[in-house]
Amino acid sequence: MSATIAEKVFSQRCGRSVRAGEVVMAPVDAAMIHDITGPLAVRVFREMGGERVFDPERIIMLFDHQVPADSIPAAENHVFMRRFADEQGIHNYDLLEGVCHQVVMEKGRAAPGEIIVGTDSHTCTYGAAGAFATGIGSTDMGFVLKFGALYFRVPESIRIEVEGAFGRRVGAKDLILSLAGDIGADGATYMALEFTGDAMHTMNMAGRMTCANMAIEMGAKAGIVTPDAATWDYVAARRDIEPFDLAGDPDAEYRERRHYDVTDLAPQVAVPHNVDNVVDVGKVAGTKVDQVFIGSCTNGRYEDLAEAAEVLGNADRFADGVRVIVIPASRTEYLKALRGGLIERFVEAGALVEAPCCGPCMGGAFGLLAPGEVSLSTSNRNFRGRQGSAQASVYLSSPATAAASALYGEITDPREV
Ligand SMILES: CC(C)[C@H](C(=O)O)[C@@H](O)C(=O)O
Ligand code: SF4
Repeated sequence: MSATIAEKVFSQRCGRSVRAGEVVMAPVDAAMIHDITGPLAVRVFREMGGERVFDPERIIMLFDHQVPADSIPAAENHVFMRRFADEQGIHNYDLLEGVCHQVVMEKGRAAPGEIIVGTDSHTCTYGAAGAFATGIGSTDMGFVLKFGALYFRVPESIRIEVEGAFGRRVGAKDLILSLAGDIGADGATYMALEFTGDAMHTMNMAGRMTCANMAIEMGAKAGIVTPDAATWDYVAARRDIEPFDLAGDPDAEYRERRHYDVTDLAPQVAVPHNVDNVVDVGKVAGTKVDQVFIGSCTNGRYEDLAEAAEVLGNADRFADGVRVIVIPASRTEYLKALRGGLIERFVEAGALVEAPCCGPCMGGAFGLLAPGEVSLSTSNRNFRGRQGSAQASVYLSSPATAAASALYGEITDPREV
């Protein structure tokens, strides 16, 4: 029977044919908990009478939102989670590896056809590896830690076919911002986005992670990129696995089918104060910026930093008066950037390069904005107060647009640099 990827994943994991709309109890292949939402999940696990977690090998623990501990409560959370990891035999990446969604992918903890949950809304990022990955609440995670399974309503899917070739200094972030503007912040609520088409299959894994990461910004439960050779190469380089076919059937029942051609796509910018308030960069060019943040689970990979460095070119310095914060998404990506000379390049140009963490992304640690200030950020959310003062403004863009804007101190089309 024809089926979407989401229906195929749940049918395989439940051992019977299931359709969108059915509520099923499905096994969980991996569960991610981090420093902010993990402690409550552990407490719920204990309240449920949990003594031993379902499988310590399938639990991924790390700290990334408030690291190094930026308050005594944050430090207490870290101690609490370390003790739980020791007690349960869970491998804890601690604060050494970086942002959860980058670490899960680069450590090979996500693979096609798996069901992965995490106590973070951007867990959908692992859809780039062909997994059905979704964020859940800490209470549900307490149940998962104990039972290794969870109730899901199998989501309907929106099939998104993307074709064409990106223009110069236009890429995955511009595509996903364009989709957010098109579909709307609640246009895919509780659905799965299923990405396919030539432009997706010529996109590198970094770009696919950027797209999957922001599925939640349209309300989607998951954002799955149809696995192909690039997917299997990426996963097989990180774990033993045998490839298999996993794709939505063209005649499966989709809630919607959308078709995009990126050939003439301009760099996109999400304008305060909503992620779906998206315009071509030309509409906001010239807007003065006080801070530019290049990083986050959306755009903190080596490829993202390289995209920014390419725009920076041989320029001596970023514009006076602009604070540029660059944060590689993980230790691995940091080392790649270091060895590739990118870190030195950013520091020479006047950037603050920080250790891998979430940083200014959610205004939880450092790099906060004062009232009236303007930030251009390569992250994924820009609601009021997201990066500090509720009277500050956050624009979202690609690394290329961020770098161009940091050079001129105002939002700038990277194609004009
Ligand atoms: C802190 C965490 C619960 C939150 C999320 O789930 O998305 C954060 O990562 C964010 O980006 O706002
Ligand atoms: S980098 Fe930002 S979006 Fe990603 S997990 Fe951290 S706070 Fe959330």
